[in-house]
Parts: sequence; C-alpha cells; structure tokens
Amino acid sequence: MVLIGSHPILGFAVYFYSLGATVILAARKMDQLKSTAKEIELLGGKCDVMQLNIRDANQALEAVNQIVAKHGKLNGLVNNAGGQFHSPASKMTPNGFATVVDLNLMGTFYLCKAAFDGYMGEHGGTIVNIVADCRNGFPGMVHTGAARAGIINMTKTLAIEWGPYNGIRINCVAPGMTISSGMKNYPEKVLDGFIANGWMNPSGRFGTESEMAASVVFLLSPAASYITGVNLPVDGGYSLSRSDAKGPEAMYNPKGSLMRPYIGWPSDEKAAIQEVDAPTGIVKLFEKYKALAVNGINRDSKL
Ligand SMILES: CCCCCCC/C=C/C(=O)SCCNC(=O)CCNC(=O)[C@H](O)C(C)(C)COP(=O)(O)OP(=O)(O)OC[C@H]1O[C@@H](n2cnc3c(N)ncnc32)[C@H](O)[C@@H]1OP(=O)(O)O
Ligand SMILES: NC(=O)C1=CN([C@@H]2O[C@H](COP(=O)(O)OP(=O)(O)OC[C@H]3O[C@@H](n4cnc5c(N)ncnc54)[C@H](OP(=O)(O)O)[C@@H]3O)[C@@H](O)[C@H]2O)C=CC1
Repeated sequence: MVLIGSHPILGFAVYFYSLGATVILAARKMDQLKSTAKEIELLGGKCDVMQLNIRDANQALEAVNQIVAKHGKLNGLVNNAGGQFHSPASKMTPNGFATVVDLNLMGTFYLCKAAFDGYMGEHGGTIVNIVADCRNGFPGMVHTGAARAGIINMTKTLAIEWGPYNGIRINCVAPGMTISSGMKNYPEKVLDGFIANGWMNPSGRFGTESEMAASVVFLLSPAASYITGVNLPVDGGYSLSRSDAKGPEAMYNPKGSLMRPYIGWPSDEKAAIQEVDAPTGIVKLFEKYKALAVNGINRDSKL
C-alpha cells in the first residue's frame, strides 16, 4: 500500500508492474486523479484516489488514518506534490517565498509525520521525497531551492531518528529537467530556454517520467533495504556541471544525446508512457525521445 501525494507523476505504471502494490493517489483535483486511476487500472494496476491538500497538516493525518482504516496498512509514501513559480529573488514578495516553502517543505513534513503517527512509527515503512536539483543554488527559484534543500536535510534527520522504529527508510530523489505535465506551469519563454539548453549536460537531454519512477521504485523496494538518508540525483549528470567556469557549451555535444532515453516499464508496449500532457514544444521533444527509445541511438541521432 503506497500513498503518492499528487496525480500522474513520474510514471506510476512502473510501480504496479514491479512490486504489485495498491497505490493511493492523493491531490486536490479529483478529475485528474480519477483519469489517472483509470489508466492505471487499464494497465492492470490497483489504485484508489483521495482528495488532499498537503498544506493542511490535519488533512494529511486524516488521509493516512482513512487509508489504514480501509486497507489495513501503509507501507510506502512518495511525497511528489510540489512546485513553484519562476521569479528573480529581487522581485519575490515575502508571501511568495513563504507560499512555496509552505507547499514543498511544510507539506512534505506534514505527510511524513502523518505517515509516522498513523502507521509507520509502529509498523515501519519506506518514504521517498521528490525534491529538485539545488546542489549549486537555484537561480530564478530561490524559494524552491531553500525548501528542497530543507527537505534533503530533514530527510537525513528523519532517517536517523526513525530508522530504529521498525526500520523506516527515507530518501530523496532529485529529478533533473523532466518531461512532464508540470511544464504547463511555465511561460513559453522560459520553456523555450529549457529546450534550447536541454542538451548542455552530460546526458544531452531531459529526463523522462519513467526514469524518475524507476529510481523511486528502487528506493521503495527491498532492493534498497540498506539505503537511507540519501538524495539520489536522477539528472543525467546535470547537477555536476552547472558551475563550470568555462561555460557548459564547451563540454557537450551540440548534436544531442548519446544516452538512450528510457520510456515505460517493462518493455510491454501497453505499459509505456505514450503521451505527455505538456506544451507543444515539450511534446515534440518527447516524440523524438520516444523514437530514440524505440529505435536506439547512435552518433548521428539528433535530439
Ligand atoms: C531557470 C529555472 C530552472 C527551472 C527548473 C525547473 C524544474 C522544476 C520543475 C517543476 O517543479 S515541474 C512542477 C511544476 N508545477 C508547479 O510548479 C506548480 C506551480 N504552482 C503552484 O504550485 C502554486 O501556484 C503556488 C506557486 C504554490 C502558489 O499557490 P497559491 O495559490 O497558494 O498562491 P497565491 O495565493 O496565488 O499566491 C501566494 C503568493 O505567491 C505569489 N505568487 C504566486 N504565483 C506567482 C507567480 N507566478 N509569480 C510571482 N509571484 C507569484 C503571489 O503573488 C502571492 O504573494 P503576495 O502577492 O501575496 O505577496
Ligand atoms: N518536471 C520537472 O522537470 C521536475 C519536477 N520536479 C518535482 O517533481 C514533482 C512532480 O512534478 P511534475 O509531475 O513535473 O509536476 P506537476 O505540476 O505535473 O505535478 C504536481 C502535482 O502536485 C500536486 N499538488 C500541488 N500542490 C498540491 C497540494 N497543495 N496538495 C496536494 N497536491 C498538490 C498537483 O495536483 P493538484 O494540483 O491536483 O493538487 C500535481 O499532481 C514536483 O514536486 C516537482 O516540483 C523536480 C524537478 C524537476
């Protein structure tokens, strides 16, 4: 039984095929949750939905209590809900900053605490917190950088404090730029910038939801049973290269990526993520990734 805060995230299908869990999707908009649940069921997965605003600590505890009452347990929690807006720090209001900290840092804490109080403190469990690449600061998004860095540190503390409680493990995944519905939240100009520079990292491309999902599944699974308190960047090496003094262009391959994208799990066509609900430029990019995932990649492949 795994509670995932938010809707279509990071390639859910992965989880069902690999671990056979029942997944509870929780977010504010029920319509989106229901349509995602339908897709999951069509793929053969088991799924339930519930309305939840993670910014409300009482709702978080109530959600966990409801799940335990209905399903008898809560073995896993993925804190995926989150987001921010783009703004230089000089133009950001205190309330704008606080709002993003409230959503990401406070919301993640509320759900971790609710899972602990409502089930895991007594029975154990595994938690994965989705953060973002904040290794070198986060220009344009000071609020989310601070909030995500807070989550990474909180994760380390909880790993130490809660490990002894029936072996709770808690880790973070830090996605690099990932093709997802989240891209709808950014103005076209910002997206154009993402697309123009997306190749300037060791992978030469964006990540896919399936690539994020696979890492989440690994950390939730018994295969990661000796891993706790870590932040796993899943970013094609992007976070390693941001502060290069000579400028990243010097290092990368302008023709695009030689790292074949991974889309879907397992190789069953039905389970592959075929579409992404995102602006046109991002969808076009995804179409190219799909072709590369299926046909392979070589030195002449261009993203
Ligand atoms: C160059 C950068 C590299 C970027 C890499 C990006 C990688 C990350 C990608 C992703 O995370 S994908 C996920 C995308 N999804 C989102 O980001 C969702 C975004 N939106 C939200 O979650 C919410 O809108 C919000 C930001 C949490 C705000 O929610 P809320 O409804 O509570 O806000 P308001 O009450 O409207 O406003 C509160 C406060 O914040 C200010 N504000 C809100 N939006 C903006 C904005 N777009 N620009 C500037 N300021 C904003 C707002 O003005 C309020 O402040 P005050 O005016 O009261 O001072
Ligand atoms: N895509 C990317 O490039 C990257 C994404 N990330 C992070 O990965 C996570 C998933 O991103 P992605 O799928 O792209 O983004 P989306 O914007 O598509 O998903 C965000 C989800 O969070 C839910 N959510 C937002 N606020 C709340 C709330 N108060 N209570 C409950 N649910 C909420 C939304 O549902 P609803 O609105 O219905 O509540 C939505 O399902 C986010 O934390 C994001 O910041 C990190 C780095 C890069």
